[in-house]
Formats: sequence, structure tokens, C-alpha cells
Amino acid sequence: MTQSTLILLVRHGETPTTGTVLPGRAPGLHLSERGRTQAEAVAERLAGLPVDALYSSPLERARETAEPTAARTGRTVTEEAGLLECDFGDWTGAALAGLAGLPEWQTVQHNPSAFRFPNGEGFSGMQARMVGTLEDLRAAHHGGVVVCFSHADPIKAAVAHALGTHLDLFQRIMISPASVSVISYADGQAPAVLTVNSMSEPLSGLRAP
Ligand SMILES: O=C(O)[C@@H](CO)OP(=O)(O)O
Repeated sequence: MTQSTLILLVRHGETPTTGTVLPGRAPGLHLSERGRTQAEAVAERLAGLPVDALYSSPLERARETAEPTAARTGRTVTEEAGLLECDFGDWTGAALAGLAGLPEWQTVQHNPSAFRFPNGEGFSGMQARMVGTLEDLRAAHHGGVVVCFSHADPIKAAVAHALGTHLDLFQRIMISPASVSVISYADGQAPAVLTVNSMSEPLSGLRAP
């Protein structure tokens, strides 16, 4: 039987500015109280899954989301720069309401594959980075269960890639704070997306097809 590798993609929990500011890679943004509760809930939902490894974006909000899962599983969290938020360049820290009025916002929404943030990363580059990182983690933990704590846009791009959906449509995929999305990889087969943006149910029963 082919051995599947499960990759769980967890977006960090809420911060005081989630949904209002584009935080990007700016340091010093921590989970809100609600975000910490969400992080605890993620750990609870993963209980019973035979987790082999935990990886996190180096940013505080992702690391803090991983902490309860690390405590529960007894696994250490390895920082992985490939799971970082997109580098939003000059847009880092900007209010989303203001950005939404810019003409470039239409490209971000409807033709993201053609968009590069001023002095930052392009969505295509971000997707290639994220997909390459997940390939490396799959190779390192073949047949295992790997939990990755990351950010909305990189997770959306990874899910789109696994679905065979063009990057230009990736904004249609919702990835909420503290949500879990799961991709199963088996050698020689197309990836199987087991769940996207899962917010509440226990995940211990996840099985590759
Ligand atoms: O600002 C946001 O909404 C997203 C964009 O990817 O970032 P993060 O998941 O880091 O909150």
C-alpha cells in the first residue's frame, strides 16, 4: 500500500489587528486573548493524531499558535522561514481599508499571479516558496504527519496548488484564523485535499484516502 504523508496547514490565531491591517513580516505582533484561546483549541482538535513534526513561520503570531500543540504533543517546534508570511514590502503595516481603494488592489484580487508587492515578494514567488517548502517537509517526514503553522496567503496558495487551481483564483479560498487545512501526498499520485479552513471539528480521525 502507498504510504501517505499528511501536511496540516494551520493559520495563526487572531491578533489585535487581524482583518484591519496587513501585518506582513513586521515583528512584534502577538496573539490577542481570543487568538490564544484559538491556539489552545487547535491543540485540542489535533489530540489523538500521531504528529511527527511541528514547523512554524518564525513570526510571533505563528509561534504562539504552535505552543499549545507543542506542549500537548511533546514535540518541539522548528522555525521554518519557508512558511513565512508574504513579504508585503512597502505595504507592510498598511490598513486594509486604505489598500482596498488602490487600483492595484484589483490586481491583487483578480490577477494575483501578475502582482508583486512594491519592494516585496510576488504572489507567484510566494507560492513557489511555500510549495517547495512543503515538498522538502514531505521528503523529510515521508509517511508521517506534519503540522505547519503559517499565514493566510501562503496557505491559500498551497491549497490552490494542491487543488490544481490557478493562482489567479486563490483569493476564492478562505483561510480563517486558527483554521486547519489538510493535504495528503502519496508517491506517484496527485495530492488529495482532505479539508480546507476547518474551524471546529476534531481532526484525530483524519486519514489519507
Ligand atoms: O493580513 C492578513 O489578513 C493575512 C494575509 O496573508 O495575514 P496573516 O495570516 O499573517 O494574518
